[in-house]
Amino acid sequence: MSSLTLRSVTVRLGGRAVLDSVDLDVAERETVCVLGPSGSGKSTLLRAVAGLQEIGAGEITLGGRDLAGVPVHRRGVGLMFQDHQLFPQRDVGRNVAFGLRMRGDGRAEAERRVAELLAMVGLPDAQRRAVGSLSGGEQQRVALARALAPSPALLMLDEPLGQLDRSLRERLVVELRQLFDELGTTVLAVTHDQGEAFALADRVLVMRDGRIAQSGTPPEVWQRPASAFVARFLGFDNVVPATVTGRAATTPWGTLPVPDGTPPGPATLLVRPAGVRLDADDVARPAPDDAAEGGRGLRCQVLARTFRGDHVVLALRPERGPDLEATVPLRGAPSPGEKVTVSFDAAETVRLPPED
Ligand SMILES: Nc1ncnc2c1ncn2[C@@H]1O[C@H](COP(=O)(O)OP(=O)(O)OP(=O)(O)O)[C@@H](O)[C@H]1O
Repeated sequence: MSSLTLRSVTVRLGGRAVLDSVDLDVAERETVCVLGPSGSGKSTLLRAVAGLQEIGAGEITLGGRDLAGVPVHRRGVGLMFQDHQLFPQRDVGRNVAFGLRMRGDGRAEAERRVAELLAMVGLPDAQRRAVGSLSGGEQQRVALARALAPSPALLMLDEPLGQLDRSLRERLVVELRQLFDELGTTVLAVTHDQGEAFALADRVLVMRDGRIAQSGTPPEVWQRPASAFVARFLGFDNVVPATVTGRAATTPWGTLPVPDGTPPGPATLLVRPAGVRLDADDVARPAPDDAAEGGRGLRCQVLARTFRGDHVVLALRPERGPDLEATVPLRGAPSPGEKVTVSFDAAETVRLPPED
């Protein structure tokens, strides 16, 4: 059963549709992360579900209940939003107890629940601490405990770890994921950080101009972006117009191999950086432009190389076509200015629909 459903939800602001007839189902216990460029409507989506943003058309239901006209505090949603930060003048315990006291829980009951939640987020016995004495990561944990306190049917997070440094974020993402699994909470989260979304989510939504450009599990979206837009948004730059014929595609880089069964016709081709292989023999050979040869022989100049832990990303300027990105092992990675020849791996090549 779907916990949260949106049907044709539209929000118009400043004369344009910031959410444009959005349909969405979030299953019970599912964690959905919303990604998309700045201004694509992510926060508006969350605000509409929370009741902080009125919708112009459509329907939102939570646990089967229509939320039209239901005020924020009666929606059964827990919010961890950047503009809903902690009350600095209250101690940790009173921050976490806020929603419980609001709904009329007795003092003893609220205290018991606060203790339980603080233990759960890894801050046992922090009730009397001043909010100002906590680190950024600890404050995020308190904000999470506060959002979870009333056992919401839906927990919504807007850039939950946005202010924290990378290593702390990476650790907290793992903890959050475990916590949501244990609690069986349904979660809708917005984040700018793809790594965070892919690590946290059961399903990722990519938004574009108020619409959902793609919805899928992290591996589905990563391996098969639905469009050139999604591919570029995920950081793939090797995206070109192409015409597929049989097991080959004509592209600005020459003729490239494509996987068996790739539908023919006009398309956009994505070659993942791992699919751009440096030929062992770096001596520039004539480029035969032969698909059976894997498009072997595209000569390139190395523009830049960036170390990424266990591999190197090369920016390449080919003799024809747009610049290419390749990932290669650390050992023997060429330096800027060097000439290399590359071939393409069909297994790392994805056909996308032609661009509009
Ligand atoms: N009150 C408003 N009046 C007019 N336009 C608005 C209003 N609030 C938001 N917008 C516009 O709606 C669009 C979507 O905003 P929203 O905050 O949902 O985007 P977002 O995807 O969350 O962006 P970001 O990643 O930058 O937070 C933006 O273009 C924004 O400028």
